[in-house]
Amino acid sequence: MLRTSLYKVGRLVVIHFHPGSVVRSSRGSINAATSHTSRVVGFATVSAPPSSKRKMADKLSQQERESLLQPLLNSGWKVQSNRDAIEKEFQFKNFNEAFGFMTRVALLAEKMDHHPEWFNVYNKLQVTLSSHDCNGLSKRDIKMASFMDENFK
Ligand SMILES: C[C@H](O)[C@H](O)[C@H]1CNC2=NC(N)=NC(=O)C2=N1
Repeated sequence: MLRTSLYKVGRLVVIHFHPGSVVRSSRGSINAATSHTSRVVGFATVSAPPSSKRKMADKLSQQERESLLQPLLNSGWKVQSNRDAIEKEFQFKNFNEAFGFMTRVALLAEKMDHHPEWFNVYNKLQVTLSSHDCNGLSKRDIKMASFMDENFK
């Protein structure tokens, strides 16, 4: 007998086993749940708002460059010489740490419908941020760069 229910808690997808449920694991073993148990089995997809609702990004003004961009330049981001874009290289302990970081950034990128240009080899990640919409830096790049800095450890 299999009595399970699937529900969401925020973005977590949870499977709930009712007592007596027969659970077959990926390794082939079979267990009967003796009490109500729950397991997180996945994450709900984060999707971007419909593109019809998307506003064009505005290029940062001179004043915004001084107040919003300068702190990022002080923390290792560099403006590219040939393009209104910023870049930074992150180094991690190993590939797993790098890819975990990229996964967290990817979830934000999908939510914002704003995607980094990046290149990863093993534990190194080179990131370039710019807004294609306005062909330059916008507040979206500031938000993404700040998120990356806050999540980098
Ligand atoms: C159609 C879609 O909304 C656009 O192409 C989005 C996707 N991701 C994006 N990412 C970046 N960095 N800039 C954009 O202008 C952009 N636009």
